[in-house]
Amino acid sequence: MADQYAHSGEDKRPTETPAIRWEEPPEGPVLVLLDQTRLPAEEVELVCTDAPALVEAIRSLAVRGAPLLGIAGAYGVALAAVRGFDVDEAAAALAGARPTAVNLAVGVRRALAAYRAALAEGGDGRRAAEAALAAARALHREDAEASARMAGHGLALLDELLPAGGHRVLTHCNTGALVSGGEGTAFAVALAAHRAGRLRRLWVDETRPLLQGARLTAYEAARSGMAYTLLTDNAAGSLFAAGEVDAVLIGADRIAADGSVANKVGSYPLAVLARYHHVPFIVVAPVTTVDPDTPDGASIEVEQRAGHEVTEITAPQVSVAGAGGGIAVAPLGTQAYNPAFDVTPPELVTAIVTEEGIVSPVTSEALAELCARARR
Ligand SMILES: CSC[C@@H](O)[C@@H](O)C(=O)COP(=O)(O)O
Repeated sequence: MADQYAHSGEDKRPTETPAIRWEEPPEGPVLVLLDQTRLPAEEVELVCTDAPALVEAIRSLAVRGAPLLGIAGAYGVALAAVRGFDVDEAAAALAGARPTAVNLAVGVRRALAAYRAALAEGGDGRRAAEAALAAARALHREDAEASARMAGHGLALLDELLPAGGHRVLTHCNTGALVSGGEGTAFAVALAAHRAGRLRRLWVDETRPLLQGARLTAYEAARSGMAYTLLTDNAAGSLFAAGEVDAVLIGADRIAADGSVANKVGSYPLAVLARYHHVPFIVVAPVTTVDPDTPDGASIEVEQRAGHEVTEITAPQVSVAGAGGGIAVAPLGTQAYNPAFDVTPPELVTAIVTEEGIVSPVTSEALAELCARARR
């Protein structure tokens, strides 16, 4: 297939502005986020001084992606604690801001547990706030480490499953440094392959309706200098049929105990296509995304989002007109079906790559074993 749509350039860091950082200016501690709703047009930072501002940033997808939501949730609890707000109330609001990515609740719980433990040990509010912040910082650091390990395991798996000569990988949504303390999940594997000279092309699904692929993954791919090509989600079938996809690499928002994978809507159809075309479908996620308390795919709550995300175009460069703030592309009053995620059953998943190792085939026993290993 012709390469005229490819972007290729020098090798740079995937993002120069970190997706999240804690700062302590004289006016008081703040959480600074790179506003992902404005990318790729402009790099604008959002400064959160309290939990409600962070909840809004989470709902609007200014901050998004499972691992980053966990880190943000933990910092949000710390922010409420250091600024003297009601920590339990902040934790409940943060954990409930979006339902599908389990990492959000996990991050919130971790900082809250540290806060409560410090109080239970007789510490004052300041000491407890420091404990919550230390927990958030530890999670942030651990996510960066997990990211590097997933990249290593994922690249080894690609090399094992695919013939030598350069991998052509299809990805969906955005899973790079914008969602992580490190270089991400699925995208980090593609980046490792690129750096090793073994990525022939990254196929980037645009990822309707909010275009995380077109706006964010293409932005990260361009910065890394890898060869990439953007396609509409519904072009994936013809790409498989043309024999142009060697593997699918995606992230996950929640992996149920039976190995069902919830990820950005459009992942499940890719898994079906991959199976039909005998292409490996690989999920890359940290162990914190595996939720032993959710037994199966049917038990995963899939976030339903506002219809105007489908009935209007809301890309940052587009000026406003419609009821949701975008330009209408459907008749006014059109109802929309807009689930943010779908669920892929374990039998369609070739492998789940985590920082603790690879699960393949995907069974509940193998996943439980992996989680137990991670706890030791
Ligand atoms: C490593 S990120 C994995 C998932 O969180 C990602 O693929 C995804 O679906 C993100 O959805 P989003 O709605 O943009 O938060």
